[in-house]
Amino acid sequence: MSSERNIFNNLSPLDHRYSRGENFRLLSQYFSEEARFKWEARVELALIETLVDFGIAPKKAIDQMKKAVESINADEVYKEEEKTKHNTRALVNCLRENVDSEFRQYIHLGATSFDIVDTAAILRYKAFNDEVLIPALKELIEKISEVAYRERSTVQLGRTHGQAAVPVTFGYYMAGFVSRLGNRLESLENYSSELTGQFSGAVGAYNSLSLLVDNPVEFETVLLNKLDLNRSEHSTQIIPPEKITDYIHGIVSTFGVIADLSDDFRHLQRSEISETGEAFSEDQVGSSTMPQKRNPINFENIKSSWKVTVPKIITVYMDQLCEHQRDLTNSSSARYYPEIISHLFLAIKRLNKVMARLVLDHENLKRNLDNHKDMILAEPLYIMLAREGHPDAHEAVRKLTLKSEETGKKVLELAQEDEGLNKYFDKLTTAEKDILNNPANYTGAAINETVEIVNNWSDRLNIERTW
Ligand SMILES: O=C(O)C[C@H](Nc1ncnc2c1ncn2[C@@H]1O[C@H](COP(=O)(O)O)[C@@H](O)[C@H]1O)C(=O)O
Repeated sequence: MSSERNIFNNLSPLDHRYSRGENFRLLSQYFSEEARFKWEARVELALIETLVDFGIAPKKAIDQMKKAVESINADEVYKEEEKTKHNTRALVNCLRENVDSEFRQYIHLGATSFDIVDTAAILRYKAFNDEVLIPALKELIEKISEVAYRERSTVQLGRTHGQAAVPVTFGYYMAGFVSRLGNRLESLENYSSELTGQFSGAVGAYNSLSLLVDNPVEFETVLLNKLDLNRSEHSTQIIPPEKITDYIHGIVSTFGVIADLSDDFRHLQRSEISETGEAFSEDQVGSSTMPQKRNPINFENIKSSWKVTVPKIITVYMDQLCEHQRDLTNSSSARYYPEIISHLFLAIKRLNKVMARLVLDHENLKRNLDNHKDMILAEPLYIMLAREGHPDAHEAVRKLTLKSEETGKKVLELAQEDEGLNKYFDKLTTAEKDILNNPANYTGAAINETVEIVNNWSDRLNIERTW
């Protein structure tokens, strides 16, 4: 992403449309070209510090290098790359320019470009994950948990195959997303904690370091410790790509849950269903031609950006192939990984806002359930009859539903008139009769399980309960 100065000249909508203001500022700290060089320079600094630890460089080199790292800027590195045609060497040359001549020899000593580039990329992904993405996801889980708890007893028509099924509660429905996102959040934490760095030279066999120190693996360990990273058990010129592939899978599968929720809410905002909706502001316009329209624009945007993001994981899988000890065909493609992460982050932030102002239409929820009330008692009726000994209750009730469709009489009325069923009816409890008279009572364990699930995840994720 480029700087905010000429934002409307940028080519990607990620810059000029979707990550304005605070979000742009946050993403830029980790994923702008300027940030990329800063993080790479930070790894170069860790190298100098380690060379000092091992008695190779003088201590003064550290302060010199710190100043050089501070002064790095992308323009300068790009200008230098015009000469070198090699971006890491361009960065090294810029750092060298900014230290006194007697310290220049230590910069990048023993390193290959991707000891710096790959390790810095892992650092950025981990830092963004821990400092920005996980807190935003936690906030979303908190917001959905609030809705789940508040609406734990709000009965909603459950739908399978787009058809009326049996009731659920809106809270329990939401608790499903709490559980799925909680699970993804823990996976992202795990995948991120598994990411490793490297400092092992041009073919990964520590050839260059072995000319500088007795134990190159110890050197690598000390260097990476300074960056809070573990070493990779084996590397070529690049870090083995599987762990970043797992992490990006974590990103894309988290996005899948968010897209699934958004798509469902888009349907729930359909004119015919109209059970939930995005809050509409006073001056907001739904359609440029139909003044009455209230469109689910945020849910649609999230689904759309999910569609842009999912195919990008194919590139990540393709980057697993790297010829012998390395080729450069993963270099350009890996520059797009931050877009995958950024899209998820922006979708989470957008959904956070929508969830905080989600509108539920309780009347429509009831109306939609009532419209199907008569037929949805078929399942509880057949199970009660079978439990009490009816030999073929499913078929008996199926026939009643057909008769109901033909005659317009209610299924329950037909069942009560059926002499063959009387003896089973007598055995039902009051609560069961209540279910047959009003299937809104047929919500199983939904209410208790909603509370269990939201409490479980607020404990597990250390979310302060506001409900
Ligand atoms: O430590 C080394 O550099 C070892 C060297 N391999 C390289 N490792 C890392 N970067 C290299 C390498 N080769 C080129 N370049 C430079 O990478 C830049 C690629 O630009 P882009 O395709 O836009 O991602 C672009 O600036 C390229 O010049 C080797 O020969 O094995």
